[in-house]
Amino acid sequence: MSAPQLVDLAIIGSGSGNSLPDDRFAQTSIAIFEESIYGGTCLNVGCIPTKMFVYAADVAETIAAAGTYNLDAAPAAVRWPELVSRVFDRIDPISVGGKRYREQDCDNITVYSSHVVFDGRDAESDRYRLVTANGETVLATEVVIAAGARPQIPDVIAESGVRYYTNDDVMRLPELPGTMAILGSGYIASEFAHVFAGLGTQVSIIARGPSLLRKLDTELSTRFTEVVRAQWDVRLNTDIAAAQTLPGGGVRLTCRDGSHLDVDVLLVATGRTPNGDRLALETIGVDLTDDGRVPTDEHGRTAARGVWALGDVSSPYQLKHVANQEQRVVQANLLKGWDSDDLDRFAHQYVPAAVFTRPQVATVGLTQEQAVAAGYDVTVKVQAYGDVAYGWAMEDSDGFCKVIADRRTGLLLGVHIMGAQASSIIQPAIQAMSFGLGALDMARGQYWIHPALPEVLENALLGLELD
Ligand SMILES: Cc1cc2nc3c(=O)[nH]c(=O)nc-3n(C[C@H](O)[C@H](O)[C@H](O)COP(=O)(O)OP(=O)(O)OC[C@H]3O[C@@H](n4cnc5c(N)ncnc54)[C@H](O)[C@@H]3O)c2cc1C
Ligand SMILES: NC(=O)c1ccc[n+]([C@@H]2O[C@H](COP(=O)([O-])OP(=O)(O)OC[C@H]3O[C@@H](n4cnc5c(N)ncnc54)[C@H](O)[C@@H]3O)[C@@H](O)[C@H]2O)c1
Repeated sequence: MSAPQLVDLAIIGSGSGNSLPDDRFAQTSIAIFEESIYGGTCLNVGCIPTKMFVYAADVAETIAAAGTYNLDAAPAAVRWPELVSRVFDRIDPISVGGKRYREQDCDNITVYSSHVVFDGRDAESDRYRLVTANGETVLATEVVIAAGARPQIPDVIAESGVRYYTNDDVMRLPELPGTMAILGSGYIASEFAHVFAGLGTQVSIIARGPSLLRKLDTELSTRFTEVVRAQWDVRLNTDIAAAQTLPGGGVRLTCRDGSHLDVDVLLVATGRTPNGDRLALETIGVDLTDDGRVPTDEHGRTAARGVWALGDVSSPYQLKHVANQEQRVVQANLLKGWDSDDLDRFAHQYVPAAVFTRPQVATVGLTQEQAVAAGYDVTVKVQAYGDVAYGWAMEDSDGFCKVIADRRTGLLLGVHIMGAQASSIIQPAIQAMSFGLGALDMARGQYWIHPALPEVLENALLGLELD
């Protein structure tokens, strides 16, 4: 067995973790551990490839809607294998190149392509002991846990033995399935339902609860569910009792009410479990939160001195823009030192999110229910896309922009948008909330390009009843 490698810094996870070492760390000896594809979730199996498929589905659905605009167009014929190749021929080399860069061009960095766990502290050097699945040992003065999260599979599926897919492999299916069941009703389920339905698969989405995207504002969740019912087979309040493999290779799902659903492909999208439970953190005295995260303070410090954490493994937000911000904070704080009285902070106050489905959804701040529960004197305006000029041009009848403000201060509390370009239209509201700009100043203190779609946000702001 080779002697342990001594490093200043160990990084567990090559997603956001890979962005930590920059020129300022050139004199720092670093070990990066990655058990799977180099570059992490967002690049390889998350944000980036999904949006490339989402865009293709958007185009297909736009073509399918051509008749609305008095245009005759044949439905898109989908060349699935070429679509898959186009996406991954672009992404895979980035992963390979990123790893090669760290291995060959960074003299101070060693990449370990293996699972790693903590094994307490080394008594002699007083460093953290990290042991890979291959039996190598690294002794590190400081450690950053950036180990992300993994798909959570309900027991009824995991124990059934059926072939199921997750975001890890569904984008590499050899052919576009004729039918697909999606278990779950959150972000991933809604995005993949759009992707596959838009490209021609008959999609059934199975939700335990009474609506999709239930963690969002209730009005948004309800209206979204109503709209997508027209395009997907949405089964609400449905629990799966059993799953079995069909003779032809598909999957039969049996619901608790006794009904069956037979499909070619089963996609599981029922949440993601933070990977902290696979790091033997008990050996360094770190307990997980009740929801499985590695707890940190607002500077990214865990309970173990010199051990930091960021991103999906520790954050209450499983979002890449949050992981990126936390990565920048931990990066700055590593340079400042654990005991600095000037440490950077995580920014968790106005965290926006978008669901790239159809219709698109974007949200920031409090839901109406949260704002009322928090005791604010709430004023709310819901503005339809169809009431602004560009919405007319689009013949939009579903989209809306909901703004929630504090009647007394005029500050925005939450903004929730469903409709075309929602993820872009919401950005000025994120800016206003982040910089404390009041709703009326925001509406009247700047030009809004006429007749662009953001007029829906402008009009919503002007409709608020403020003191
Ligand atoms: C399908 C999908 C779509 C998404 N779309 C969006 C989106 O549009 N916008 C958005 O903001 N967010 C999106 N997200 C969320 C986003 O991808 C994550 O929030 C982000 O990638 C988390 O980054 P991270 O660095 O914390 O973890 P990751 O990128 O997951 O990196 C963690 C790495 O650690 C490795 N690892 C874990 N444990 C060990 C160990 N013990 N030893 C060695 N290596 C280990 C893992 O293999 C992994 O590569 C999406 C997620 C999914 C699944
Ligand atoms: N556009 C984006 O920003 C984007 C896209 C995809 C994923 N993500 C991130 O990844 C995270 C994980 O995505 P997700 O969709 O897996 O999680 P999610 O938390 O959004 O949704 C999970 C859904 O599965 C349901 N569920 C849980 N257990 C179940 C069970 N046993 N049977 C049936 N349903 C069950 C839940 O009720 C919930 O509706 C998201 O929360 C989000 O933070 C972000």
